[in-house]
Amino acid sequence: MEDDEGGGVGAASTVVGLIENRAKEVGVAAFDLRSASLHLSQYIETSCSYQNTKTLLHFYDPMVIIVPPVKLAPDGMVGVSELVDKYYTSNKKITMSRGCFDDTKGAVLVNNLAAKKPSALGLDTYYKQYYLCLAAAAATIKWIEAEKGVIVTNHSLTVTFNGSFDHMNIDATSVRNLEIIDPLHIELWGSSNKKRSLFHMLKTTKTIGGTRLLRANLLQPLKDINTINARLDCLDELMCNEELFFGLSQGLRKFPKETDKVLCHFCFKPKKVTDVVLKPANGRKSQTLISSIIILKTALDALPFLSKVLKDAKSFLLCNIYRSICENPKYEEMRKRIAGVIDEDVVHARVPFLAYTQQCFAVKAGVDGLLDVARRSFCDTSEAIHNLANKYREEYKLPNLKIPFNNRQGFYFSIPQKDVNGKLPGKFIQVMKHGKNIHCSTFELASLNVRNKSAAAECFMRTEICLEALLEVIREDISPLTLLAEVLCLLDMIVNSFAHTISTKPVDRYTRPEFTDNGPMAIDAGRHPVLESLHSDFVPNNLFLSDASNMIVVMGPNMSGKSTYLQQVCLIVLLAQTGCYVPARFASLRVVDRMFTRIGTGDNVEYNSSTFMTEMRETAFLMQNISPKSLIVMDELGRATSSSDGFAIAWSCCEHLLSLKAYTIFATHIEGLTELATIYPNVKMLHFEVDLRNNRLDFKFHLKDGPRYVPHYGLLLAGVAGLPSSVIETAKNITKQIMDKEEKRIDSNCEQYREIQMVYHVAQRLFCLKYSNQSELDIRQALQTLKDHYKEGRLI
Ligand SMILES: Nc1ncnc2c1ncn2[C@@H]1O[C@H](COP(=O)(O)OP(=O)(O)OP(=O)(O)O)[C@@H](O)[C@H]1O
Repeated sequence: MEDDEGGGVGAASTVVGLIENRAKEVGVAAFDLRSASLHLSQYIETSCSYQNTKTLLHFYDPMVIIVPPVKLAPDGMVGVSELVDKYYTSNKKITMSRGCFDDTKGAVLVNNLAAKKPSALGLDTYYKQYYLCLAAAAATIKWIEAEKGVIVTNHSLTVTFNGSFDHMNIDATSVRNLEIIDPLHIELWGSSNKKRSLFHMLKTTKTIGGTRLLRANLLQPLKDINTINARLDCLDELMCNEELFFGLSQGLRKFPKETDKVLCHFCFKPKKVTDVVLKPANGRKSQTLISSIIILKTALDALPFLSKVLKDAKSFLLCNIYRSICENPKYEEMRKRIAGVIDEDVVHARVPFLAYTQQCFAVKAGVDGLLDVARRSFCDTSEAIHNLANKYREEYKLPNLKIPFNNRQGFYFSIPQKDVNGKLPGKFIQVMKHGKNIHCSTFELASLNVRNKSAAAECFMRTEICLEALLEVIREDISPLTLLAEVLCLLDMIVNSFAHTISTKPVDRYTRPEFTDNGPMAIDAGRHPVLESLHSDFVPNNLFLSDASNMIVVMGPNMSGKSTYLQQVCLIVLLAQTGCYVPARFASLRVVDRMFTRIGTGDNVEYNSSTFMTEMRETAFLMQNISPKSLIVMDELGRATSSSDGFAIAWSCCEHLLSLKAYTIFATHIEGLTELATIYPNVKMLHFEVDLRNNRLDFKFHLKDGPRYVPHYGLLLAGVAGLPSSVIETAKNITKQIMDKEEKRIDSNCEQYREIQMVYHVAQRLFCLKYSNQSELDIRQALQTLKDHYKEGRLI
């Protein structure tokens, strides 16, 4: 397809559709007219300055950007549109109605127009996960067809899905299986089980923005080693400098909880307020604005303390924050400007009436005569209300009558039920029981409330007019505010979540992970971050994967700890790539760019598919999308069909995965798979140790080398279940005969593959030595030993 406006080579030829949801997840569809290709991305925007989106837009250099209208959207859904306004000329921005961003239509279009089914989207199983980029695709294609007067031919487009450029990709099923955000089976355990997700364990952040950033980081951990190490260096410093750690926690507490939201609020310019009498809705808006300014003032007031704490920080991240925030004169200028208008004593309050009063008295006295009059009237009515309460206390002998306030009702009376004895005087109206108290009002109070409210509304309106000039100046350059918001969220996550979590564990329980680009994945004494706090005697286990040994097959009977181990490895990798310490004695990891899990959770009712079909769909999805740096975790693949088919599928999947560079952990019951290790030297067999004691299985949860040997545990369980002993005896004889035959076959296989196994073992050791940080002398020594052992045939 030709771009008739585009001109020569190098001219922009991409049309980009952009949409976001309330959770700051962004969907991008970039349609390149010159190459007839559609590139889809969907990711969570982790920074309020929309850094990821900026990078993508910069990459695509679009000729047109299509966004939905912002008029009806809540604040959380207007960021991308504002971004486009800010960085692109208005003729590049096209606004299309929200109805055009139709994800169902997008899915159908992508399916029909794609030359090859875009496997990365897994449109059958994962369609809902990618609804935003599909919605953006629908709008983009619609615009191109209408504007260019063309129809995109069926099966002609190259469609790709890129996810986010800078983050690890985890699909929605894996997020659920790994219990990253919510634990599985909440409905069975009730809400008290909430603690069992990684997110809930780490959710000790103090601000809404910090919590959001934490969630986003767990859903899409980092991929860039330098950024990860910068966070880890910062954690190192916090862990060995208590003063800095406590200083920062204290400093962060001085910032109001909503700071990040409010700072970003200034990016959105509301319609100009005029002197005209404001409608109630506008009153609320000006109230929000005033409270935003108070929060901004409180945040700027808190900066000097933060500067004091950060002054001597050493790590790159903290030094950078100090330089860009604490040494930036713009914040002090803004603080002074605000101090010229806002009363020195005004602070951010959360209690409704206190907040209300603070907002009315925010502007200094004498700045605006009409405002001072409105305030007097507000004080008079507030005082009259309290006098009225006093009068009722005496008149009706209600000494415990209270006069609380909330934003919806204004003032109301609260009287303990025991004082009333069922006969509240007729004067009291709108009587409602509320726990042990009765809430009510009177006509006198209602009328005073109206006057009080209108005096307050007048105050808000006048205050907003007074603040207009100030707001204009603040809005001139909001970049320091977005930067401050980002920094506060990041500090909240690192200090209040990561450092806090690590410091609440015994010393050295969490350690700093090391990262390599292509090295092995080695975990020494790793533990499950969530389960270890529920089991006081949680058993740690190791992991070793490298180019020469890229698959582990884990065996063990039911309940021996296989699924826990798989989950634990994934969660450790995930934690490490968010820049946090990990629950292990030592961890050296290769950066993972995609994480896939296939952990059987039963039927997928939503898609009306059987356990087997769900299993196969998920497996197909991961097989089509594996990259050399993926981590694949499969639990009991092939158990949902006949044993021969199950075995065949599991075996062939393993063979396929073995030929790739990705790392795979495979948990299985299928005994036949042990032979994989005989044929393929890059497979390592491990098993969970289980003892047989008094005909009972005693689980040790220890991962040991080699295949599993729990003789006849199935028969044992059958016996416990009450099968007649004669039946069990016959079954034992049958298994013995089968096993004897198998053993002989496996032994002869072993002999046959012995030589190649030896060579692989040498390769494995060489890989480890390549990435080890030992001295040259030690490495020479190790190489010599390796050579000797190889010659003597002692390597296996
Ligand atoms: N390392 C460990 N230390 C202590 N307890 C553990 C450990 N691993 C697992 N457990 C406990 O054992 C229980 C069973 O573990 P898990 O579900 O991982 O076994 P499994 O082998 O996957 O079983 P199945 O094959 O039936 O799925 C877990 O609920 C956990 O309480």
